Amino acid sequence: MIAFIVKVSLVLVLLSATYIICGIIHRYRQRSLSFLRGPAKTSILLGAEYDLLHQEETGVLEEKWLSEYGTAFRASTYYSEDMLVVAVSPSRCLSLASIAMVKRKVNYAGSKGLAICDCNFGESSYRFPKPQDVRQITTFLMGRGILNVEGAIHNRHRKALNPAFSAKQLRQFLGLFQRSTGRLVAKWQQEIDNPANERSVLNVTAWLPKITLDVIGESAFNYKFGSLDGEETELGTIFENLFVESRLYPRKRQLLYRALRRNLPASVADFLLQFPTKEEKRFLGFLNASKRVARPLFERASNEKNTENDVQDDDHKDVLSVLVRANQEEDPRKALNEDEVLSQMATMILAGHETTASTMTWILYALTKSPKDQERIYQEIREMRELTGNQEPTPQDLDSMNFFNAVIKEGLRLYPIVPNITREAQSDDVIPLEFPVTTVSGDEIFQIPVSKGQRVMLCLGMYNRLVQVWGDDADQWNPERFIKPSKKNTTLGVYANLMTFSAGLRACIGWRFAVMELQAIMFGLLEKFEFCPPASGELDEIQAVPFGLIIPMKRGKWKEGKQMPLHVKTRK
Ligand code: HEM
Repeated sequence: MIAFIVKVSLVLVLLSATYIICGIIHRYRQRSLSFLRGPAKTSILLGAEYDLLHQEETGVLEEKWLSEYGTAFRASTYYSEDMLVVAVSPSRCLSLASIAMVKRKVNYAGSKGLAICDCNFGESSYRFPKPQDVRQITTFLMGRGILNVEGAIHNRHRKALNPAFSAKQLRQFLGLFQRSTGRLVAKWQQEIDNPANERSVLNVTAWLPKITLDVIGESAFNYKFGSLDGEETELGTIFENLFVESRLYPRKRQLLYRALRRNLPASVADFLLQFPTKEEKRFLGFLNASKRVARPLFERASNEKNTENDVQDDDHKDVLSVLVRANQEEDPRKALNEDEVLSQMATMILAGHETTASTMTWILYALTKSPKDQERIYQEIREMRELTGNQEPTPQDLDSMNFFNAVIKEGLRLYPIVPNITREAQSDDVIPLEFPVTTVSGDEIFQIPVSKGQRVMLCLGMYNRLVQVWGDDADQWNPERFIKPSKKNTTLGVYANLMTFSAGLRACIGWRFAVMELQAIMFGLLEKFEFCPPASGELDEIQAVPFGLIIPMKRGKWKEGKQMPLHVKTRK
């Protein structure tokens, strides 16, 4: 027993010493950000990153800091380190992506001298990868799939998967989206007609992930979750509340342990993965279950492919088919190994289901609060129905509905489900800013030099609400802004000048899928139902809770889980 205690103590002392030495080296190498303004440290151990996770409502602190310090500022992270927070607004940087490596000398008070500049932050190269601790936690959850790999490996994954997300391929899924919406409409009608539900109030945020889970399972992997029909699958069960239980207001010691792994050499940090947190164990459980489900699907599809020589590759470009093809590829620059293939299933389920469902929840919330806009969409839907008769609308029909699409864009703008993403500089670099910020000494600067390893938080949500880009009513719901042409100062992202799907090489691969899914499901729901606030006033209690994703919950009642109670009436 004594020997064991001695061994454990020795390991702890060694780890602490390694951490302190690595921390000192890391900080010595870091260019100071002290020339930037930013919120004062609230704690030596926790800092602003912890405050962001523990604020009552997502975005409140970010907006406060944005108004005080501008579009880029310094904020503390765990163990008193500094991170750079940027509202991603460098359209100059993105449009200059082709002029890579603009070298310039930049000197700021407090900085350590020479800065090598490049203007392609996240756009045309892998210069700002995900930090070690971020990759570690998401690897527990999704394995070695596209979300967790960097550089050439990411490029290989992205090339293999791209064909499954082309506009042409996605058009083939519209029928599935519409059929699934029909089933959801029937379920909601049953709920409304149920005498036990006198108030006809539905918690729509509990329902919408069911349809998006069914849709991603069937369209990507030909797998039926049966979630709308209440079927219980191992994966569906593990997934339920996977995040609410483990990610909401995480404990200090868990965050500190995770942050400890940030600056350690990869080998030591990897060794510590043998001691996962409770949350990480739960994530691993999900990953293993998803691989168990994916393996037979993948094996069956591989066998079918081997016996189906006469079918053109063009006919099969859903996710499963492109993965099978990549696995059978002989060129190592294109091939995906079995573990990489199986990891994509967990990745697609996680990245492609709750995101769209939550976005839809918030759009329905906004429309409930804005009955005039809901009525205008309904009129647009009726006009479309007059044209299509009994036929379901085509992708072109859906795209042609001006106000309907403006509402979807406005929903994506105000409710960016992934509000922040974190990166670190791979080498000394300079981040250009679209809008200048004022330094501590009162100078106006257009770019920020960072040194290798600098942690940077990109606030996608903050960009979506910049007054400089969206006008004085940037924080208000106003779909009209997407109809009246106005001169924007930036051209960013993959859709509607929004950062909601991020930008560049690592932008959301599923954005077209998400937009078409939103169009199809919202069309079906808004045609059949009218959404009103429940008489009890419950809607006023709803908050966007910080959670990695933006999740609706009732103020002070987080134990009740996700909540979006809407009074749903059948349209006559
Ligand atoms: C409204 C819905 C969605 C939103 C707001 C959204 C947002 C995002 C964002 C912000 C990223 C970048 C994350 C980062 O770099 O850390 C991302 C990446 C990704 N998304 Fe989405 N997403 C949505 C729907 C989907 C769907 C439907 C799918 C799949 C069918 C999907 C698959 C992915 C994948 C695989 C990545 C990783 C891409 C890469 O690293 O190359 N997403 N998404």
